[in-house]
Amino acid sequence: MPLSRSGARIKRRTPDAAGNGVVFLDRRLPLVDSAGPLLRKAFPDHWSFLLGELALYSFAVLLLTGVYLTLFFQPGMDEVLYEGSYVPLRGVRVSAAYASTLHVSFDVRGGLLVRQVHHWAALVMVAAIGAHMLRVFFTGAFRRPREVNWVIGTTLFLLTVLEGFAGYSLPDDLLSGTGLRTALGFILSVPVAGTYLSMFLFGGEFPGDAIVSRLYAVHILLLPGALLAAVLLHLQLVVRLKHTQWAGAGRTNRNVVGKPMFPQFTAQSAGLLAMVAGVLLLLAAVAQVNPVWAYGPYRPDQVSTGAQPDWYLGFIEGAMRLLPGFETRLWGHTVSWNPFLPAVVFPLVFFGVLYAYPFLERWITRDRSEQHLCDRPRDAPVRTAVGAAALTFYGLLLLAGGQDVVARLLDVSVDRLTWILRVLVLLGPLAAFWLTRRVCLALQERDGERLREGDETGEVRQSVEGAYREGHRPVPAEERFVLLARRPVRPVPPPAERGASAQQRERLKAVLSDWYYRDQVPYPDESPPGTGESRPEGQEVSRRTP
Ligand code: HEM
Ligand code: HEM
Repeated sequence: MPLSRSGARIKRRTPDAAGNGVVFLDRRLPLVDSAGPLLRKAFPDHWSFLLGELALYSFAVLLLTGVYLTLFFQPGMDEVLYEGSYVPLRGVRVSAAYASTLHVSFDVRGGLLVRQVHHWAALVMVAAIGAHMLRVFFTGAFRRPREVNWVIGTTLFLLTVLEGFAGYSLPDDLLSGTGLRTALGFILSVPVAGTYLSMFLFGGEFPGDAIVSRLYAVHILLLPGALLAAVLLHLQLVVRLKHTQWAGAGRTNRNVVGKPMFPQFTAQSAGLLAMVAGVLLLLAAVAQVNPVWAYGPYRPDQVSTGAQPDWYLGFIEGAMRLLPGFETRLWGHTVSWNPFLPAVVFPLVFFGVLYAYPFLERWITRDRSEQHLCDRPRDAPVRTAVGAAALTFYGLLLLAGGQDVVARLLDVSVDRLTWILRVLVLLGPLAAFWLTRRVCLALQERDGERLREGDETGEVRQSVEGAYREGHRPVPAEERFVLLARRPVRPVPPPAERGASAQQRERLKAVLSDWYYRDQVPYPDESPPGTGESRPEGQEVSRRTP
């Protein structure tokens, strides 16, 4: 051991194994420095911000289980004699795709479990996307500068639904074949191009022998690739634009306060991943999904009762069941309005409105400023009411998608239930709009009252004159800040004197903006929230660049 000048022994510090490992890695993979700012990024802490991650982790599970399924699944439609262990179907001629799905389910170790995890993960992923989208919508997190990320999100939604439909069609069982037959009806209903399009997609007359292998390529290559690229872009934008946050003391439009990405947020997020995987495994182990052996192989001349698509396509099915069937002859072509309107036009309009919504709202409100604070839904009553109306419409269509099952459960005739649902689908959204707007205004009224008079203490005092008075205490400062964080109303002013058409457009904008903004109960002392910043313990603060 070396000695110091004074003769004392010097003990050298030997770097520990982990430190050595980091240095070794950093020399060869110099990403640690550039990852530094990312690792310190603040991620606001709120349960509703976990919904996007729920979608992300279901997607990760789908990728993993999907790869396992590709090891055994065969996408061919050529006929084979089924010889596997599922006795009731032994000796039956089925397609190679169907036989391999039975093989995965009954003869591959863990195959049925993985297939069920895959299917459950698909159902959960679409539900998580829906909930995440609603969170973004109701909090106004799509406003500037996140409009493009909303557009990418809507694309993710569309791609996932298509991916789910392609997967559902792969096993070539009676249910998936019926789904394909229904899709054929949609395609054929497209005027002029429908027949050519169907011939092109199915490679000839339905069902042909090409569709499963084509959908297989789409399902395991094209769509997952597109999804993966879009998810990465989506997340990159979340990081670059920084996350929105709920207003609070120290949390303003100019900063973002939250857990640092590493280690706190990473640990929390890894926990969520483990929970998602665990719950999906549990579901797959105890709850049967898509028992294709019970449905039997697809035969074009058969269909079973109670056949349903996966839940996320139920609203299109519902729209078809509610619209009466009628046709028109136009220029020598027959236009079959059902399914053309509910299954082709309606989804196009639905996604068109979704894509356009941030720009539509911006056009109406003329709000060009950057918004990084989440709106409380009550503070944007018209937006919240529009969302509630859309949800009611969607929910009723979904219910209509299973109207035969509901009719059996409630013991009413399918015809009567269809008529009731037709009326509800028209009136329900209007009622939901009206009710939600009233509830938002009532909640604003209550907030205003709290700000003016404070919270009730529950004590009643009698003055010397004999009058009774309720006791009140001021709203706590933190809550006061949250209540006052809403944006001040700025309706578009009426048009200035200009050309007739320009003036008409301006007037329309002014009317719409007044309609959008009118619903704000004034609060006392409504001034923009202060920008005083504090840094709560264990939290990271990132400043937003203007
Ligand atoms: C968002 C992503 C995905 C969704 C929503 C999805 C959805 C589905 C659904 C609903 C099924 C029918 C399952 C069943 O038979 O019950 C399926 C089957 C299948 N998926 Fe996916 N999937 C996705 C990604 C993937 C990926 C990335 C792969 C492969 C790399 C894959 C490979 C397969 C295979 C091979 C089957 C047929 C196996 C079978 O049905 O037994 N999937 N998928
Ligand atoms: C595969 C589907 C999707 C995945 C994996 C995904 C993932 C995420 C994640 C992890 C976040 C950050 C955490 C959070 O706010 O929840 C996020 C934020 C965001 N997502 Fe998605 N998302 C998906 C679909 C969508 C859809 C359908 C939309 C809207 C139509 C959307 C719009 C947004 C927006 C605007 C943000 C930023 C929100 C903010 O800063 O507050 N995403 N997404």
